[in-house]
Order: sequence, then C-alpha cells, then structure tokens
Amino acid sequence: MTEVALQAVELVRRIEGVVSHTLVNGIDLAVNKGEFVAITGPSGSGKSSLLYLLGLLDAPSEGEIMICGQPTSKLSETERADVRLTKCGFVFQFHFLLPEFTSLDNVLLPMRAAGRMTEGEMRERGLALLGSLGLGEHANKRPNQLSGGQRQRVAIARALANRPEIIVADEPTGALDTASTEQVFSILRDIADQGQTVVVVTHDPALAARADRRIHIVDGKIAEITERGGGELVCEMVS
Ligand SMILES: Nc1ncnc2c1ncn2[C@@H]1O[C@H](COP(=O)(O)OP(=O)(O)OP(=O)(O)O)[C@@H](O)[C@H]1O
Repeated sequence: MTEVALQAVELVRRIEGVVSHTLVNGIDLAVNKGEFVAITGPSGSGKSSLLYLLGLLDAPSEGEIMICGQPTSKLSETERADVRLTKCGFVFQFHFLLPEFTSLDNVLLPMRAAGRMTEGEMRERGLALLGSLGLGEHANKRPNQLSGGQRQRVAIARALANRPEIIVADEPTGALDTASTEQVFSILRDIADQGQTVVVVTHDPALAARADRRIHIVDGKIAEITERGGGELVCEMVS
C-alpha cells in the first residue's frame, strides 16, 4: 500500500504589509514515501516558499501540513522544532557548513541536537554516511579544504544524519559544476529509491526529469503535474 509521507492541504502563505502578497495560494499535494518530487516554476512563483512550509521552516497562513500523518499546525514551536529535527533533512543551494568544524563534526550536529545516540553510535553513523557519499577520506577536513561538490555531499550527509523521512532540497545543484551536479542528482535519486522521500526545488530540467513527479508552480498555485508512470511522462494541466 502506498504510504503518504508528506501532505499539504489547502496551503496558503500570505505576507501582510502595506501591500499584501500571497506567496502560496491554495496548494494541495500528497507525496508518497520513497517518492522523488521536483518543484519547478518561474522565478518568484513561490517554489521556495512552498518548500519552506513543507519542511516546517515556515508556518502557513492557512491550511495544514501533515508529516507522516501527523498534523503540524497546532504544534507548539518546540514540538515543530522536534518534528523538523527528526523527520526532515535540509539541503540548500549553499552548504551552510560550519567553517571551523570538520566534515564529521558538521554531520554530527543534528545527531547531537536530537540526543538519541551515544557518542560512539553518532561517530559510527557519521563516518558511515560520509563513506557512503564517497567522503571517507575527508571526514577530518574542514569545508575550506573541500571542493564545492564535496561540501554539498557533506551537507547531504548532514541532512541524512537523523534518518529523516523527508529530504527537502532548495536548488541543491544551483552552485555546482556539471560533474558535481550529476553526483548530487544520483545521490538524491538513490535516497528516494531506498525509501526516503525527496522534495527538490530546481530550475534544472535534467534534475526535474529524474523525479517521479514534477510539480510546476505558477503564481503560488500548481499549474501542471508531470508524472512518470511506467517510464512514460504523463502531463496533467491543473486549472
Ligand atoms: N518574506 C517575504 N516577504 C515579502 N515577499 C517575499 C518574502 N518571501 C518571498 N517573497 C516574495 O514572494 C515571491 C515568491 O518567492 P519564492 O522565493 O518562494 O519564489 P521562487 O519561485 O522560489 O523564486 P526563485 O526561483 O527566484 O528562487 C517572490 O516575489 C518573493 O520576492
């Protein structure tokens, strides 16, 4: 049976000010466990705003976000932070690694924050994650001793640290060269194939083409959904 990992129900995000602005305008979306979804759309269409809502980095003005069936709108800030820490992993365009920390220490950060493992277990997991991403020899290096692609892979290892159900990535290849972009694509695809759910905002048509589903956003609404069913791309225009 298909299990829904992430669901948005009538999601709205409005900025109130002298001129109010609706960034996300009534989005309904259900993402299955192990699904790889790409969010595309023109600049300023609300992709990042939607992603931040889905990853509980921002709160909606209206609507509900359910993470693994759990509604989040009525959670306290502390409870939201706990769901964010344990259920969501984040990758951004820029790696945001702590410059004075080694790769391993950066990967240990979310595990330390969650406080659910012993020091030995955390180090073992951190080293295993770095090894699986081809960074075994770079565990004790600092970010400025790594290439851009290696830094982004450390950021992915950090995102995976607490075994989150959902990986949320905002333009993860936006600052990378072609070879590193290809590696990051493959890693994200593998993560989804192993059962974690991946939602990526991207301008890159090649990354979007490797997703199971592409959600095209225009003016804060879903304009088009392209589904990869049995290898074929099936496109549905949403009015
Ligand atoms: N906190 C905010 N206050 C006011 N306007 C905002 C805020 N955050 C985003 N916006 C505006 O909302 C719109 C949607 O922004 P968002 O970053 O979600 O778009 P995007 O599709 O991700 O764009 P891009 O592809 O350029 O990153 C933009 O016009 C942006 O300037």
